[in-house]
Amino acid sequence: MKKVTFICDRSLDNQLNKLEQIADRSSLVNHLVHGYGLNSKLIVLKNVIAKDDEVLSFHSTDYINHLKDLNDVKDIDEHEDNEEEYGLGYDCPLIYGIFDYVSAVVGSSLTAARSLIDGSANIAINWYGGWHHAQRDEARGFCYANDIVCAINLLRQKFQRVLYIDLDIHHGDGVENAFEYSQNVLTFSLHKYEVGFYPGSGAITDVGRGNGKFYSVNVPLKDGIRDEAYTKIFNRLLEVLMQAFHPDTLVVQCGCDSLAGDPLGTFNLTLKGYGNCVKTILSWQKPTLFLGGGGYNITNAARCWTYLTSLILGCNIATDIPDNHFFERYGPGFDLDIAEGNRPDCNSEDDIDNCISIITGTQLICF
Ligand SMILES: CN(c1ccc(C(=O)NO)cc1)S(=O)(=O)c1ccc(-c2ccccn2)s1
Ligand SMILES: [Zn+2]
Repeated sequence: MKKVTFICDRSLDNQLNKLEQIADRSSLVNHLVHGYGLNSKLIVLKNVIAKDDEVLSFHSTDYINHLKDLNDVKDIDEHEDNEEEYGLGYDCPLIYGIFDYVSAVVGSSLTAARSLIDGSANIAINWYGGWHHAQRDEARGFCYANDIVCAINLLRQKFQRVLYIDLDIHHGDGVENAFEYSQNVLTFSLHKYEVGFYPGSGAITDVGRGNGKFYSVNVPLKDGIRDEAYTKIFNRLLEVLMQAFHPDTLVVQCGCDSLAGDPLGTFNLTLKGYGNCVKTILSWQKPTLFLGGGGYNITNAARCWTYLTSLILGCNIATDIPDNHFFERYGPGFDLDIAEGNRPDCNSEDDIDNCISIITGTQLICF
């Protein structure tokens, strides 16, 4: 019997609404999940705010104390510190109640992870989490704290080896950097890798350092990749990684800015592409934590994460969007599916095959 926990909490919705790029996103996800009746098959959990020491399992005391100092500051000009300090600036502007926000978002992924540790679930879902760019002492790329690293640190109290998978179009640099020297956490990121595209890291030659050499796996991709090629490279590499690394648990960042038509993305994936990856992950039947991340077409993010929730539950859901609080936002088609874009695929078959052979031929024989 599959036991699936799901974080759903109105106070978290309010916290995430502080980010202008994703306002209302978590509310749309939760209402669509509810509209399909999936909540009755989930173990729905309220959030538990992270304790300071849990956030400090990764972030520096200086950074967290800075966020505490700013918690009641409405406008950075009121504060003597330079806004640019600790990464609080253009893509991570000061938000009111910033420490409360960080404690809530980190808490959401820890609450989900705890259900895997105590055995009350074998799958945990937290679409509020997945903030993969935050560094130890710096906010980056809309990410103010790295809930993923904190959750992996907590999971390592029970699970020896953790495989981290990142499906977001942006390289999961914050998580990779945190475990760059570790053999116990293998990071596997598929992302766009092109000059000028954020964050600019994640080359195929980026394999980790020291004891962690070969435990960072990066799949650099170009614009326009479609479901079939993405599924091929994902399935081929995951098979080899699972056989070589034998993880005890999996953590999956499902940032859906790899979907066709995302305002900040340039890939051509549909729900089928994400679904193929999640089905392959589920087939290994390991305790797994699924997290959110990017995704700036708000209704498509709700479509994608609701669809993935249904896959995880093993439920078939209708392609007609059901009645829900935000129904009118899904017009004019009111369809669950997302159309494949017409952006040309710049990834040749040779590009894909070369990626696979380089990674399997040089990197994965070294475990
Ligand atoms: C910092 N950037 C990121 C960082 C992270 C992401 C992300 O989704 N990571 O997973 C996306 C863009 S960026 O340089 O591309 C942008 C900065 C600000 C952007 C923006 C775009 C539209 C509206 C408001 N802000 S994009
Ligand atoms: Zn992203």
